Amino acid sequence: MITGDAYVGGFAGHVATEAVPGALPIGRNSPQRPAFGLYAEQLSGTAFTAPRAENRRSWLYRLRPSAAHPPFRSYEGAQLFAPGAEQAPLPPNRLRWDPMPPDEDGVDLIDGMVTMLANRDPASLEGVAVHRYAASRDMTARAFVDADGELLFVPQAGRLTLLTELGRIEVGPGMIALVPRGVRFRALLPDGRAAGYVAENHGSLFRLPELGPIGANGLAAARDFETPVAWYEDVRQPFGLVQKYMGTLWTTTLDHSPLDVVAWHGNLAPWRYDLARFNAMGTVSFDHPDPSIFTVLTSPSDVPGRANADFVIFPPRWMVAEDTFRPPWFHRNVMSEAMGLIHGTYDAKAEGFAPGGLSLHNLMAGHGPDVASWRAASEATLAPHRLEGTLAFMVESCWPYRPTAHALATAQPDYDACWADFPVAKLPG
Ligand SMILES: O=C(O)Cc1cc(O)ccc1O
Ligand SMILES: [Fe+2]
Repeated sequence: MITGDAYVGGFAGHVATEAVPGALPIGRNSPQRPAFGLYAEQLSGTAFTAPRAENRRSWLYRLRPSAAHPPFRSYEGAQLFAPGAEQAPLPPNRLRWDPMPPDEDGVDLIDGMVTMLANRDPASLEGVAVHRYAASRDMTARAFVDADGELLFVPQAGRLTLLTELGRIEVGPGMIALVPRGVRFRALLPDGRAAGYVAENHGSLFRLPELGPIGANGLAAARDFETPVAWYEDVRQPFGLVQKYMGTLWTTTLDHSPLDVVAWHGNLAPWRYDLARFNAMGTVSFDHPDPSIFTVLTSPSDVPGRANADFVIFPPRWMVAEDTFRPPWFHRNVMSEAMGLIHGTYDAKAEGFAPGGLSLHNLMAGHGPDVASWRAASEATLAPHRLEGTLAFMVESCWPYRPTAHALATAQPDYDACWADFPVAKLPG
């Protein structure tokens, strides 16, 4: 178990940390001879010239330069991870998936990854992909690196220990963790198995949303994000490195672990966040607010107010709205919605949306409560009511998602049926 003082609080703040005293240069980034013969390396998260408020980079002091590696060759494992773009016409259908079956093959996190939804081309530096994973083996002598985007982990069952170049993170269901683009890591499974979701953000970096009239406080607080302190391993044995690069997987073999960063400083770093810390806002009068009120993180697009990706949660909370249909309303959205369920029941879907499941409501797809949820909420006595034991999330994107061939082949056959059989409204006369 990784404990308290292994993390520093704050979101995208400047951190300076060394696993060995004296490893971090003082007052400069790239001294002629870094301490102990370490190698200085800059890792950029934004263009060098990005405005200061946007600019993200860290300086890493490592046992060997990360440039020291043989060529990458095509990776033949993880057949369902990054399978390439689906070219067929995109059906306008609503789709839903059961949870992944538990892993029976003893695969690690990388070989246990299954890409479900993707939009845009990673080379366009925008869009988001949604993957799921089910794994039951530690990554021992291999690491992974994603050149296509930052990875937002949303565990659904079982903890993950993410051993990253910049430190160690432990995360479990109810928490999220982010590994920046280009940061190498390997994952251990302290509970023996793990399943969950990953949102891979090709676009502008996730950040906290504007709060507007909410004020200076509320939703996710910067201080609750936890960045690990420096940690390294000096492993001198063959070590696989799998890379996701422009939508496909590549591999090479190093003669050492690439997790050899002894000290680092900067504002580009992995972090974890406990979703229980999210300060949910809601109506205290009437009507169901737009789900943007639950935005944890946003990746803006080039169009103001239109997110490349919003990560939104539906946490336990009080429902007090008067004369209101309290669950999500019927709607057609110009944005595209991918949803997952971490635990409990989602208040718009009485049946068929299980923890570990996934649903897709793309641009303009009519959706909302299923018949059972609609009937129950229409007839309910509206006393203050606490939604308890539930945690759903949405990755909402301005780009319609393309399900992968695997996703199309494994969708529930009868999702539309949950919106059949609504009684027709009866007009007077
Ligand atoms: O479709 C969904 O269930 C997600 C959602 C939730 C909500 O409270 C309002 C709008 C919305 O799209
Ligand atoms: Fe929706």
